[in-house]
Amino acid sequence: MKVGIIGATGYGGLELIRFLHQHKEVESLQLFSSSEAGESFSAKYPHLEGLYDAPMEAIDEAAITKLDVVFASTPAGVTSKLLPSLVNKGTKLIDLSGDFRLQDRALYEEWYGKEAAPADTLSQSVYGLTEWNADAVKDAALVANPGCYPTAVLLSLLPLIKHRLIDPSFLVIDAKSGVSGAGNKPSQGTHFSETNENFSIYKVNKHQHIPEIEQAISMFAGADVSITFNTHLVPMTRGILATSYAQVMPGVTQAQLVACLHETYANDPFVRVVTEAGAIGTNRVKGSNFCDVFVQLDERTGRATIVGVIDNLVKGAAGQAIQNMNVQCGFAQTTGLHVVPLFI
Ligand SMILES: NC(=O)C1=CN([C@@H]2O[C@H](COP(=O)(O)OP(=O)(O)OC[C@H]3O[C@@H](n4cnc5c(N)ncnc54)[C@H](OP(=O)(O)O)[C@@H]3O)[C@@H](O)[C@H]2O)C=CC1
Ligand SMILES: CC(=O)N[C@@H](CCC(=O)OP(=O)(O)O)C(=O)O
Repeated sequence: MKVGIIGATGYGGLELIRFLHQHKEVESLQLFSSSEAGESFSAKYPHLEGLYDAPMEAIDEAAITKLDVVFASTPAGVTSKLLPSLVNKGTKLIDLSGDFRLQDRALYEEWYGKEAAPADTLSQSVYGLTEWNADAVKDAALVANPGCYPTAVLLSLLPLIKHRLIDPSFLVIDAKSGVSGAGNKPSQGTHFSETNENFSIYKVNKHQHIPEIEQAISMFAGADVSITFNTHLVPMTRGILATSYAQVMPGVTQAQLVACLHETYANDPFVRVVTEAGAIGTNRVKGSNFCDVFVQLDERTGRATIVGVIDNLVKGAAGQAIQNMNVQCGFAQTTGLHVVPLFI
């Protein structure tokens, strides 16, 4: 299979290369760049010397449509312009940005502050939360890969909302991310001297993933919700830990909550239900496509603490994108994604 990556020089692109390099169905990998076409990829990233020395190519419609699968890992606002003319030309497209996730164009424009993708292309995009939407992903010409935070939040919350074990009307979600979530472009907010030994909240009540999480809860669990969702930057490179708080429905027990998670994900290779609080943390999923989920009922308050943990660059981006490619192409979901977490 011939595969291409647009935005290969970014963090998402680098992670796509790491996994696709050892994917047994991928025979070639073409790397496209908007700013460094003609430059050797390994000249930019010397750790890939001897592996990806060829020059990067300019983003070109004719070259892209010769490929079987193309991943776009570019900032918001790029693929809404780039991909519409490429859809349904025979190349399977997987977009890692937020441009095709929100079906409501007005919501995208409000939360991203950019012009939304054309409605006819948007309506063809399939939201690629693989564990919840594999049937639709299988036939998709364009997959909108979920945001990193929504992946951790939704995989942990959706089963409990869908099975009416928690009250969705008052969801409070507190999420933390490593700095690689902000991509490889340096900025004041990600400067070493300002992130090291610092722990900060950002985009308070204004994060662009709020409407994405609300849309998915409505789509997969049938509940219309208004969530409180906040994000924090942690001085580490990889990982997201999202903690949600919700009132359980009357009479619901800890055993029922845990059983619901186990039953939902019994056949999903990448979601692991953790039952010990001490066993949940970002280093247990680092570098891997796992999402660990955990729930603990506080009998005193009747509220549950629900946790989802991922590596933002893998299950939150490149790994889930490849999982979606595997579904689109009819391969086992785990193909090319069998890696052991780094842990230390
Ligand atoms: N980092 C993360 O944890 C996650 C990121 N995402 C999303 O995935 C996408 C990629 O993220 P990430 O890799 O971190 O971002 P980076 O900033 O690291 O990389 C983005 C790449 O996009 C390319 N690019 C920039 N501007 C343009 C343009 N105008 N036209 C075409 N290409 C452009 C650049 O490559 P070049 O100059 O070579 O073209 C750049 O290297 C983003 O939309 C992000 O929000 C989603 C989930 C998690
Ligand atoms: C730490 C950090 O800055 N993380 C980014 C996550 C980016 C992302 O996944 O955003 P998209 O929806 O545009 O794909 C953020 O909070 O905006």
